[in-house]
Amino acid sequence: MKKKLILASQSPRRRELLERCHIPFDIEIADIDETLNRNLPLEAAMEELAWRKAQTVLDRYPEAVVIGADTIVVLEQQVLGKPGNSEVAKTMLAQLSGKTHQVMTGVCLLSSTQRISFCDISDVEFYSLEAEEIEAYVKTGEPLDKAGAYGIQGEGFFLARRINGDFYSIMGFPVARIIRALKKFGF
Ligand SMILES: Cc1cn([C@H]2C[C@H](O)[C@@H](COP(=O)(O)OP(=O)(O)OP(=O)(O)O)O2)c(=O)[nH]c1=O
Repeated sequence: MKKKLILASQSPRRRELLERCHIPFDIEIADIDETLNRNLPLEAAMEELAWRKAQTVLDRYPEAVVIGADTIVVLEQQVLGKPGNSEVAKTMLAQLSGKTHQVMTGVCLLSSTQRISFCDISDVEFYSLEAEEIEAYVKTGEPLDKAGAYGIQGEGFFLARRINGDFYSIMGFPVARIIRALKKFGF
């Protein structure tokens, strides 16, 4: 019998992208401390955080296959998470202006017998941004709950000059890679 699939995420973007895959799934939120393990290299720390999200939910549903994920923006070694308020959002966008940063999405697919983890990385180059542009964009409210203070899939589309990587990974869910990994769990 096929196992039940659970997405361990409260992110509406992740839910929408997984919904496109025609595989039934449930959502269970892993309410954990999202601090990165600084003793690990960043990519490994992203995998470890995704694993902690997945493991928290697997503990509750040991028969399931659980997907955990986490996304950060990295600018010149500095990790930018969710800004949380408008002032921090403006500062982050000013930092990203005119530069290339990385978007890292850690993913973990986990069952009681199997684990597949990876960290998917994209490069995103931003146009130089005027203070007024930043101000207007932050006013939309979109940056607040997004790593690096922007959503490439939303009103933030005008910020990026070039991307090198998986667009959906920048949105927080490298869906094609995840589908391929899910096949190894029998989906
Ligand atoms: C860079 C970027 C990030 N994001 C989002 C993806 C993630 O939802 C969010 C980073 O926060 P995360 O902590 O990865 O995820 P989350 O808190 O939304 O959900 P959960 O932890 O329950 O899985 O930033 C975009 O939507 N678009 C973008 O272009």
